[in-house]
Amino acid sequence: MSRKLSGNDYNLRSMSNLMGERRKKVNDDGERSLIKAASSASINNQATAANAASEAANTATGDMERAARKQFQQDVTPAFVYVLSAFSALGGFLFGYDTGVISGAMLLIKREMNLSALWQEVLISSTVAAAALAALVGGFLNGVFGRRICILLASFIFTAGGIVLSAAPNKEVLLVGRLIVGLGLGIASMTVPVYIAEASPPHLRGQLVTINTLFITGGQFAASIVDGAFSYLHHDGWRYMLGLSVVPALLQFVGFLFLPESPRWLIQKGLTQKARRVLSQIRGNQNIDEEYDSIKNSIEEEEKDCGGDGPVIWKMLTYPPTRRALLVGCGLQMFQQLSGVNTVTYYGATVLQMSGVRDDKLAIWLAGVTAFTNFLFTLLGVWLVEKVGRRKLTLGSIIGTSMSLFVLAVGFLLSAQHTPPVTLHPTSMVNSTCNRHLLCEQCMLDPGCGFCYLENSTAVFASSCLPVNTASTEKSAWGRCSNSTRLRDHTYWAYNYCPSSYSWVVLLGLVLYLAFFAPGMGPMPWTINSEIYPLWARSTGNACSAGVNWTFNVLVSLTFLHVAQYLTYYGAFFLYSSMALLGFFFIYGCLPETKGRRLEEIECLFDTQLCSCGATDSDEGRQVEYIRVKGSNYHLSDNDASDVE
Ligand SMILES: O[C@H]1[C@H](O)[C@@H](O)[C@H](O)[C@@H](O)[C@H]1O
Repeated sequence: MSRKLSGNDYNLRSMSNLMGERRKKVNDDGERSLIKAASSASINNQATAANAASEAANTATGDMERAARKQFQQDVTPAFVYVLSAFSALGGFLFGYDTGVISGAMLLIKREMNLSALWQEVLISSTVAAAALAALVGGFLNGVFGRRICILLASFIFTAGGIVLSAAPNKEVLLVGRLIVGLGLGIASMTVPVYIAEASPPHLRGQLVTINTLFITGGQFAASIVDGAFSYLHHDGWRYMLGLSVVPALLQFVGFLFLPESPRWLIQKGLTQKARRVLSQIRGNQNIDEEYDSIKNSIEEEEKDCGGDGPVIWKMLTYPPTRRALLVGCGLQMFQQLSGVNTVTYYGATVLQMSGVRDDKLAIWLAGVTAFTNFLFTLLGVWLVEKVGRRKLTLGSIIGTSMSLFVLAVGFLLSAQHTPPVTLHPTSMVNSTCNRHLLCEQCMLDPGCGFCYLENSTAVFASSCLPVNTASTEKSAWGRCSNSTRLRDHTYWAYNYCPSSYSWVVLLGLVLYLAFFAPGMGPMPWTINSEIYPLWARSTGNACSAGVNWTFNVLVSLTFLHVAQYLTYYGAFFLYSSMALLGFFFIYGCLPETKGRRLEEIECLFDTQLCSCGATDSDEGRQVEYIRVKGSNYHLSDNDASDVE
């Protein structure tokens, strides 16, 4: 069933055509060292014996062929593919911006519209839930209308959503706007990585798709800056925060009016002439015959292989290689979210507050510090992905993630064990549940209460547990901490955290977490999913895995505060740490290396039983090259091209 191919499946005649072309090019510009080396070798050989000369010539020819083949794989990349990837990755930017901006916007909206806690939760999670649904529908749209139309549709939806949100007169319209944005998010999140992967040359694919996640974290960072800047505008500041997303959305829409459809999708739809044109446009008019033929043949073969009729998802589940790929793709997305990224980044500002930065106005900027760190380390991932490969990067990342979650949990545990007691129990609030808490830790875990205290250089004293102000968590409902003036004067209000001398351990855990998660577990699930399915299953596979990502995103973020209430913060982070460890074993057993392979070759990595993927480890770094000779596949080193037709 499967094609036993590895490396590059080019036929020899075209390989020598290619060599001819290259030779000409080299001679023309006289710059490439490849032929120069060979010719200088042959000049030197003139003086030696005829035998030695012919032997040297043979070696030189062999070297040349190998070098030419390598050069073919890594030919100079035309700028167009970068432009195309950057415009597509604006979808990632909007993903990050729209998911990130809401936390800052909500602080202002809830005051202005007097929102209950339920409405706040609904407005935040409705977008993610809509994204989960839209990602699934996006699979169908991608298959039928193509990647380009889907990206145009997503950017149109983002624009419409931004306009509705910024003009919303009430909370109901806000909800409609958030749902619209969610639809755009779902479609963009599954389409953009596929589009970039299908347009990229194999040696750059990982890097270019990973740039999409760099844009996600860039969008989250930009959102935190915008949140910070407009937080001073108490009236209508949120309208600017939410409305600004229209700018990148429009930019992407206009850009995509001029960008081409994915050549692979065109081939699949039988639009072969157009596909040729697009491929040569993307490859900067290099000779695309080889690439075009091999894509076309593989696509035809793939479709024959999977056989059967019925919906694509059914064919995927009944055909073992795609079933395994789907399991790996969805598993990666699930473990990405189960390792708690969105709670850690959301909690970042609080962690920094615990460490002693108490100015409330600063809190909103602190989220920016976390987002920036996430962005910086994702950049490291872009650099590493083609160097160390997807598998090693993901494995290293998830084990580091698990360990740093452990450090984070230990930090919270130490803080909980040394939590300050509640020393004052005002008689005027005997009926309040907050008055029952004897320790800061209990008080902090109760969403209705906060910790009010005085502090000198060595200790916390005169502390009470007070109900939080429903309009603003920045102060208590009444008492010492309800008065903003007094709050400046050695009286502190801690909501969601407790003063602790172990906050440095938590801070260390947070920094380690971002350093490990962002380069690998952040981007790799998206990158790998864009590669592991054959074309006929690619839209559906990515739709399912993106759907899993959004579903677990909403599950983890909605349950976080409850999990923390039942298991305490350290319990919650121990839980995420063990999830990440479980993820490590899953990835170790099931994820093969896809680096450097053409998309059409990747399916055969899933031919064998899932848990044997780890066995390919020993083959890593070994380049196995096959060429097709007289219709059969031979190992290059087996007969060194001597009986070539
Ligand atoms: O890959 C991304 C990214 O790393 C983000 O920081 C996170 O918020 C998303 O949920 C995730 O899918």
